[in-house]
Amino acid sequence: MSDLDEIKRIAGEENVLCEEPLSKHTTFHIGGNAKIFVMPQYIEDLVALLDYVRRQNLRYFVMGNGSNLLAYDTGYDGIVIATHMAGKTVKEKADKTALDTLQILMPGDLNRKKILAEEQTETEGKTIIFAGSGIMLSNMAAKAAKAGLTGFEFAGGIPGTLGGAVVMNAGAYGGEIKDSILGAMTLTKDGKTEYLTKEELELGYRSSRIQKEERIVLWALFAFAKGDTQKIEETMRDLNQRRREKQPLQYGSAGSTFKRPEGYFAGKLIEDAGLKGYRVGDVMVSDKHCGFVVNVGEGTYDEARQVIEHVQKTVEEKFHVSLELEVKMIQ
Ligand SMILES: NC(=O)C1=CN([C@@H]2O[C@H](COP(=O)(O)OP(=O)(O)OC[C@H]3O[C@@H](n4cnc5c(N)ncnc54)[C@H](OP(=O)(O)O)[C@@H]3O)[C@@H](O)[C@H]2O)C=CC1
Ligand SMILES: C=C(O[C@H]1[C@H](O)[C@@H](CO)O[C@H](OP(=O)(O)OP(=O)(O)OC[C@H]2O[C@@H](n3ccc(=O)[nH]c3=O)[C@H](O)[C@@H]2O)[C@@H]1NC(C)=O)C(=O)O
Repeated sequence: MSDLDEIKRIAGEENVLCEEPLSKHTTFHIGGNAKIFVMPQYIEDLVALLDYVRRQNLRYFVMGNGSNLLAYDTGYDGIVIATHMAGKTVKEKADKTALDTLQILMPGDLNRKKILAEEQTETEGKTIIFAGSGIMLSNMAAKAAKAGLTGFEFAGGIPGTLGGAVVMNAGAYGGEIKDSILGAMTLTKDGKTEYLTKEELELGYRSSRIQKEERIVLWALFAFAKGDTQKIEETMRDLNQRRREKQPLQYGSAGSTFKRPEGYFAGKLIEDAGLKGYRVGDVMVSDKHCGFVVNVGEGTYDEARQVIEHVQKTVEEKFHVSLELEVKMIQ
């Protein structure tokens, strides 16, 4: 049996695409074809796929919704495994858990005891959410709001998956994953599943132990306090409005291109360096928010790289501050 056949057997033939353009799966809308592009629907299938590609020594890359990624124009000569569900509705199966699963476990819920070994001060009286790594943050935030749970409002407008968000401790508008996560089930590089508590995850500004140890997030647990659905939804609407006003959401991008350098804001430094609107081909520094490098048409990896390098060099020369990339490369 060929690798492709085996991958189809594990993930389901309908979830495997060949020569799939990565520009269709990244919010930057840049990137050539992935030789094989797989969208597993269940946590168990993701684990089985990773086990197979690792045992066979195949080149692979795991991604979420592609909201923080820049792919080469030449694409990816290997297997891209995407945990986002691309709007598909996953059939319930008795022996499998959908990658976009979400369970709300109120205090007193019998299923809660199966998941939490014991209540801790941070869980007592709170509602627990069990969520698969493939769920979109917007979906999880909407469900938490509907259940009257507060603490996830900040994530409603972030276009990523939960897995991607845990890996980089996603944050916006004063909130971050670290505030409400209890822990995450991870798959280690040698294929073992291991639950890491919040402390063990070592969540920092846009960083975690997951990245350093190249683990994969399978699911995560969160604890939220009760709030008022109306107020929560109002806060989410307000944050989305602020996002629309300040960020260039009409164009393809990977969100903030650079991390916040200590003591500075990347967008302000770039603007002060006179780089607002700096353009190579169809890629430019947004004139709405200079922290975003945007694709205004048929932008390419090469153009994006030239813009990024020019920005880094100019800001370094003018202000002696080095801008570290927040965006990751598919490589
Ligand atoms: N605050 C904001 O407004 C915005 C924030 N973002 C951030 O970017 C994040 C990107 O999420 P998403 O689009 O889903 O991710 P991406 O598809 O962009 O993947 C980014 C990287 O995350 C890692 N990753 C993704 N899923 C998993 C997983 N289940 N387990 C382990 N590693 C994983 C991979 O890193 P590796 O190469 O190490 O395997 C991958 O290269 C968002 O959640 C958010 O944090 C993005 C846009 C706006
Ligand atoms: C978009 C992302 O996250 C965003 C998140 O949405 C927003 C909102 O909370 O705060 C961060 O942006 P940011 O650091 O650019 O924050 P902003 O509040 O937009 O701007 C900071 C400051 O810079 C100034 N600013 C911004 C852009 C610009 O062109 N010029 C300028 O002077 C703003 O006026 C503000 O005083 C996150 N980025 C990082 C790298 O921390 C992402 O991670 O991809």
